[in-house]
Amino acid sequence: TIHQEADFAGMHNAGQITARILDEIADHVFPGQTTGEIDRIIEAKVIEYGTKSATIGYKGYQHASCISVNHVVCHGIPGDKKLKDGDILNIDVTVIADGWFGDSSRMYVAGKLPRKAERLIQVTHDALMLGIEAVKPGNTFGDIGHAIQTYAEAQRMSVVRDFCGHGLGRVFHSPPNVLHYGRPGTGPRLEEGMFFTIEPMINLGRPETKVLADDWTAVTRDKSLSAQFEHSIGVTSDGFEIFTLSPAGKFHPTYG
Ligand SMILES: CCc1ccsc1-c1ccc(O)c(O)c1
Ligand SMILES: [Mn+2]
Ligand SMILES: [Mn+2]
Ligand SMILES: [Mn+2]
Repeated sequence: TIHQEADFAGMHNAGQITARILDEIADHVFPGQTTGEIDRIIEAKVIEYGTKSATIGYKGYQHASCISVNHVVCHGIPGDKKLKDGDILNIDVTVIADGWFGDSSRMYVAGKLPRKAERLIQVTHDALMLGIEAVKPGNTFGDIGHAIQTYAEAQRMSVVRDFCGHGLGRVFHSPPNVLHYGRPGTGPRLEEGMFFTIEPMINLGRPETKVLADDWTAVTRDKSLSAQFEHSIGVTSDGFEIFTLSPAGKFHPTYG
């Protein structure tokens, strides 16, 4: 879908509510806290801010967030699992505001951030931002994937291939699939008015994942740590707009 100028305001509003929830949840991440309690707080905020959860009821999923801890790559189900000191976790939230979807995720740490995890989180964040910097009309989706893949692999980390970003707007998921690897100049061309997410998952070890018996939780096959960041983006006449940027600049754990 190619959106119009006025649609950017709708996406910005939805994205900023998601960003605010992700800013505010940081204070609720600590050793001994359960992921189910974090999700309950998120769900209350989604309602408090006059929005709807995109994930509750989506394909049978029943939570307002996905919370993916350590070697969980994505789609971690909130539950009674207590966080322990040094756990890293991705919290992924999508709200619907006036029909527009704001989809974003960030990394958080319970207690003290282990050094190995600090590098993984920094590289994953920077890989997302490099992918975003490739967004402008005339570039292709392969340019986005190539920027992410070359940087992450230069840092001797790996890019998960089994999950990708997606078009969004007044729907949660639409074409194209936004791959986090690729060759420059290949894939569909970027056009002004396109809205999509970029949500790279980067592993300290091998790229391969598998889904657990709960049919949701994706983990690294080699049990290595995995991190992810996600933004919802719009293609503008000369570049991009990030709809889900934190107004407080609190996008990853070292910002406290
Ligand atoms: C829990 C929502 C869900 C269910 C099947 S895929 C999925 C999901 C989770 C996070 C996302 O960023 C996304 O685009 C989709
Ligand atoms: Mn998401
Ligand atoms: Mn997404
Ligand atoms: Mn993880």
